[in-house]
Amino acid sequence: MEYLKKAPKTAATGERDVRDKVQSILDEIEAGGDDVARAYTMKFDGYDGEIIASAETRAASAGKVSQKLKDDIRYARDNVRRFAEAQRASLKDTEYEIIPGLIAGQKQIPVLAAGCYAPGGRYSHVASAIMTVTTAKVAGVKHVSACSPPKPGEGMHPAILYALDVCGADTILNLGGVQGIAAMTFGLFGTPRARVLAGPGNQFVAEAKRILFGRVGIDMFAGPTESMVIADATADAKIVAADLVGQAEHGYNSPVWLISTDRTLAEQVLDIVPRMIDDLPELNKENAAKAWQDYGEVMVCDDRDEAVRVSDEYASEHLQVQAADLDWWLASLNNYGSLFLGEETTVAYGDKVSGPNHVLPTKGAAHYTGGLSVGKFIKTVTWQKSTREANRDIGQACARISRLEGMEGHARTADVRLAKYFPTEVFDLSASG
Ligand SMILES: NC(=O)c1ccc[n+]([C@@H]2O[C@H](COP(=O)([O-])OP(=O)(O)OC[C@H]3O[C@@H](n4cnc5c(N)ncnc54)[C@H](O)[C@@H]3O)[C@@H](O)[C@H]2O)c1
Ligand SMILES: [Zn+2]
Repeated sequence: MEYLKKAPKTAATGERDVRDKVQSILDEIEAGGDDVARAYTMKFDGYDGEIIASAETRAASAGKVSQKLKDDIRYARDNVRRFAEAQRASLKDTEYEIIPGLIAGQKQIPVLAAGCYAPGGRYSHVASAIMTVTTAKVAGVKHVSACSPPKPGEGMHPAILYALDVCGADTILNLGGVQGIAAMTFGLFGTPRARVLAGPGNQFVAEAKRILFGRVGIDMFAGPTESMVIADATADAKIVAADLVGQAEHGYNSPVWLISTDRTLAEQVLDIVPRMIDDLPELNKENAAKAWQDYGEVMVCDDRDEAVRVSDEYASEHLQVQAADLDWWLASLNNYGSLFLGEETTVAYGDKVSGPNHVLPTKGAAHYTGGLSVGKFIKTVTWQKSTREANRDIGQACARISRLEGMEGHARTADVRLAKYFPTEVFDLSASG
């Protein structure tokens, strides 16, 4: 593999500073509660209005969004809901007789409360509001809290508020960043404590979730967006370039990577990308130019097997394949958050409307997890029960293993049962028996 362009920075750049800062904000909010969260909202977002959106504020959001956009939001919600329902249906309760009389099962139980984060700093991530809340509701979460950063004097973007509302959020908080995550986790402003946090966000949001993980479940580590395109000689350089530029606009620290098995195509893309970036509106241009300069990479691989190895090592959040033989790629690729096969689909479709969730693992987390799905809001728990007769074998084995481990109390829980159920029988329950 050869780099035609290599990034001077990696996704881990600057992590330590963020961690210290976020930890101290979390500590302060935990100690000081609502007032400190409010103060941070003023400090970071210049907002001092209502934190929990009232019923009137929620209803009023509909009047501030065009009919066409409201239709689009419901269209996206319905697609996300359909796919989430299919996921829910694939999670089955099971019951199995392990040995005669010993029956065990597996059961899916949704968490009682969840917290969803819809980013809103640089862009107004309406789609994140849809992805998180809809999925939590399909999973069966009773209380879904959701938050998004407010704008000075206004509260959160009306389209985000409208989306959170029509997707079924139970509590909506005008809070962003660490203070939003803290409020949902610590149960501030009267909202129930979230047991799972979901949703993407900037490095402060992602770090807050990581620090709190353990006390609360998290969907995954979803930080600054990453995108990779794998392209062969059949790909259209202009479309490949558009897809890279499209995702680089997320932020100055959003990596976009191209792996090509064709040098000519790679060179064409390398040539087109800067021009396409130049042509974007000002804010988008600034983000994309910085992302491309600092994090963009173009790699040429000898063949598609090498492309798979390199791609699997990066484990990109989004992975597009614009190459022949899509079935081969689907069968061969292992590490990605979400895969987009063929030129006819693209990351932006998945980001906004198509259905599979856009909250996805970044920074290599795709090595061990997929993206947000109903399963992230559901605990797969087990249960078991037994007949008295089955105690004969289980009880003896349990007593002996427990004694071998030195756990006499455990052993005696078996002893008392064996004595009760089989009063006339004699068992050798010593570890050496
Ligand atoms: N992985 C995914 O699935 C996915 C999807 C969509 C968006 N994203 C990512 O979400 C992120 C959105 O970021 P954003 O910043 O626009 O919005 P955001 O809502 O994540 O963050 C805004 C908040 O950041 C906090 N903040 C800003 N500066 C701060 C500072 N110096 N110290 C402490 N806190 C500070 C503020 O409280 C503010 O409310 C992007 O990185 C984007 O790539 C990821
Ligand atoms: Zn995107």
